[in-house]
Order: sequence, then structure tokens, then C-alpha cells
Amino acid sequence: MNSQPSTLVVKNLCKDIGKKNIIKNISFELKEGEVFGFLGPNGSGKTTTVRMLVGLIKPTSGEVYIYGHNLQQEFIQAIDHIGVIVENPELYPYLSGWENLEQFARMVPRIEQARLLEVVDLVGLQNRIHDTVKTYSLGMRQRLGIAQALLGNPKVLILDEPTNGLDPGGIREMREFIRTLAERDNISILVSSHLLSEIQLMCDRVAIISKGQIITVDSVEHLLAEKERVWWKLDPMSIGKTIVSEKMKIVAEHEDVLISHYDGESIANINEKLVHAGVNVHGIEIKLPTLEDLFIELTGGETID
Ligand SMILES: Nc1ncnc2c1ncn2[C@@H]1O[C@H](COP(=O)(O)OP(=O)(O)OP(=O)(O)O)[C@@H](O)[C@H]1O
Repeated sequence: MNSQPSTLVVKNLCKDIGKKNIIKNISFELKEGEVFGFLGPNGSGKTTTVRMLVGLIKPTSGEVYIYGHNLQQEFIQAIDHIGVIVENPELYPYLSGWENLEQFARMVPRIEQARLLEVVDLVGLQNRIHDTVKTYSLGMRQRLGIAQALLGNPKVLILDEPTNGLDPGGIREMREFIRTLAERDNISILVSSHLLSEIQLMCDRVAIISKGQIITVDSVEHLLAEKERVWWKLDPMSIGKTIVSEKMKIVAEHEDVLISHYDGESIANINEKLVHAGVNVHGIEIKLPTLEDLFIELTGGETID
């Protein structure tokens, strides 16, 4: 973990709704200037967590600290440091981008004209800011939404599914933009998403959430490093599986491929046994898993886009 100070600290957060434990003892920290992915399938508890982080709903137990301020006990000081877009930004389509920002700035105390110019610059909308929002692409609208969220000069930005609905070019632009904000302006950004490829490309660290629980928090690099897997293409699979599993842990099984842990020494030996037992070995491949493969392993087969 980097040695930067923590901007957002989440400790043992729980949320019960009725008799259901929706969020179960979630803890993690965001560091200054990092992009942190909050990854989980639909219904895993991302939105409920995000809503607790920004004070929209109250946790059943646990604490949230934003720049050292306890969100429940020092709400105003804590919330002052956070900018958020939960779902899509609300914008007036018939006003210009600039007029939208002016409207929004009225609701935030102590915002000066100079700050409006700054945020327009930060999100790179200088050339189009005086055009009406209805002429903007979805990506530009998202950026204007982020400009609004940045008005109060937050140290932590929370973006719920920021690339939703964007085309591939827009997704790439948004990804680069988010990284720039973190690196250049030292803002911590929490990105909630159900899109693995997004998180993999954009985030420094990731928390994987499944059924209201955090399964792992780690750097993307570390999660994926040194975890080579062996892909076995065998026929018949059932006998093949018995032989492979004597030496290596099976982590996933699909119709025509078996995936096991990798230890370099046993491959030749297993191969020999397979051939001896009359199993056709159509392929043995050593691969690094994608975040998606790992996600399926970690959640015991839960599917994700
Ligand atoms: N007010 C509520 N009453 C009952 N159950 C709820 C309520 N809000 C959320 N849930 C349940 O809590 C779980 C987590 O929901 P949440 O919306 O946080 O998931 P999510 O990961 O954000 O999913 P999505 O990406 O679909 O929004 C779901 O099973 C949902 O049905």
C-alpha cells in the first residue's frame, strides 16, 4: 500500500434493512491521489455502501471518516471534502454548461466565479462551456457533472458507474480523465462499477464486493501477479479432472476447459498420468488470469459482465 495519507476511512460498516443484512462489516481506506475501484455484480451492495459514504443513508453500525472527520458526528466538516455523482448528473438541457454550473454553485456555500473557471479547465470543457447542454455528448455531460462535483474543491470524489452509457471512445476518454484528476490534482477517486475491464485499466487498487461483503482489497497489479493458472483441455474431462486434482487445486471448470493452480514441477508428471489413463490431452496452456477470472474464483462462480 502506498504511504500517502488516507482521505476516506471506512470501518466495520454494516447496514440492515428489515431483517436483511445488506452490508456486512465492510472496511477499506482510500489514499490521497489514488483511483480505487469498488467492484461487484448487480445487487452486491455498491450503491447502498456509496449512499452511506456520502451520508444519504445511515449505517446500522460502523464509521466513515473523511479527512479525519467522522461523518456522523461532524457531518458538515466531513461532507465538505467529498464530491459525488450517484447515478447520472442532473443537468438543465436548455441552459449552457456554464449556466448549469452557476445554478449549482448557488447551492454550495463560498463558491467564487474563479472556481467555476477552474473546474471548467479541470474537466477540459473550455471550448464548449457556453453551448447548451442538449448539444453535449454523454461524455461531455458526465464531465460537466464531475465539474459540478468538483466545485467545492473536494479531496475525495465518488463516482457511481461513471462510464455507464458511453461509447468506447467516451469510455476511454473518461478513464484517462479520471486518472489525470487523481494524478495531477491529487484527488482520491472511488469508482463503483460492475465492469471488470474498466476497473482493471483505471484503478490502482480494488475492493471486490459480493453479497454485501468485501472479499478482497488489493492493488490490481498484485491481484493479478504471480497467479498463473493452467488451462487443461481434456477428453474425457471427468477422468482428467480426477488426475489433475490429485496434484493441483482446481479453481474453475467450464464445459471444455479445466483451470487449476500452477506449479511448474507437476505438469509433466500429470501429463504422463493423463496419457497413461487414456485421456486425450488437447491442450495445456499457462495463462495469467484476468480480473474477471479471479472474480469468478473469489466469488465461487458468481457471474459478472
Ligand atoms: N431499501 C431496501 N429494502 C430492501 N432491500 C434493499 C433495499 N435497498 C437495497 N436492497 C437490497 O440490498 C442489496 C444490495 O443492493 P445495492 O443496490 O446496494 O446493490 P448494487 O451493488 O448497487 O447493485 P446495482 O448495481 O444493481 O445497483 C440488493 O439485494 C437489494 O435488493
